[in-house]
Amino acid sequence: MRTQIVAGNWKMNKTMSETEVLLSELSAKVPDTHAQVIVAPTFVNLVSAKNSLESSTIQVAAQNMHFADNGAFTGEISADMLLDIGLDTVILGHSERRSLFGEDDALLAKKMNTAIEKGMTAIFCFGEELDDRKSGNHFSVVENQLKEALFHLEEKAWSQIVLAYEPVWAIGTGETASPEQAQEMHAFIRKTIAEAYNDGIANNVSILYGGSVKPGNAADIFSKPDVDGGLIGGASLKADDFIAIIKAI
Ligand SMILES: O=C(CO)COP(=O)(O)O
Repeated sequence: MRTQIVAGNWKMNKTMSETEVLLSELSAKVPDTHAQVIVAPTFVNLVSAKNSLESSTIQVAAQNMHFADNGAFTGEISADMLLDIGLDTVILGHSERRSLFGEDDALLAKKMNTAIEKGMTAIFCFGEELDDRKSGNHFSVVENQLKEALFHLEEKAWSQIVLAYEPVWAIGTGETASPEQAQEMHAFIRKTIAEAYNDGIANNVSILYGGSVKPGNAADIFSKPDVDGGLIGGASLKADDFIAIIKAI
């Protein structure tokens, strides 16, 4: 049985006091669930988030990190810095990092290497843009992203990888992939991994869907056999919505 995960990517939202409020609401209301619940506040709030969730089942992740151990990389954060504050999970390759900050799969391959070497869990995001889907290239785009960023990794690295398929056209747009579109792509992803590695790895990796997941559509999306949870943006910023999505898994 694969791990089911509901993760909230808070992006560049919430000050420290707003973070405290949301986290205390979430810890008070989080339901008993078989799923792993994760929140990813902004860097400056990771320590306080970690402290305030000490006795909660909710885990904390970072939204990004650099591949180098340390050095002259102004504005960046290293794996050791995250590990040192007790964080071992990081989101890598989010489409906003790719489109707004120029991250490509070659760079992400390096970040993945670091995450794996350091014993961290990486939530690796990828997905096609609207033009790719319109032109019918979405499967090959996704296959290339996986190949270039991940398929150099050893088999054993896959126990530290969570995949998050996030079609760019569905992120923050209110337009979500249909449950059928999500299932079709997740099954394709699993097949691609089985071909590159083996069935065991393909069947054990959790594949989350991200892109306009809301309380109203979460249950349908999560009901699909190859969808193991969600990476939630906007709807993770409101306690009631995020809780409703957790209950839908
Ligand atoms: O980018 C996302 C999660 O990483 C999805 O964002 P939305 O849920 O706001 O569409």
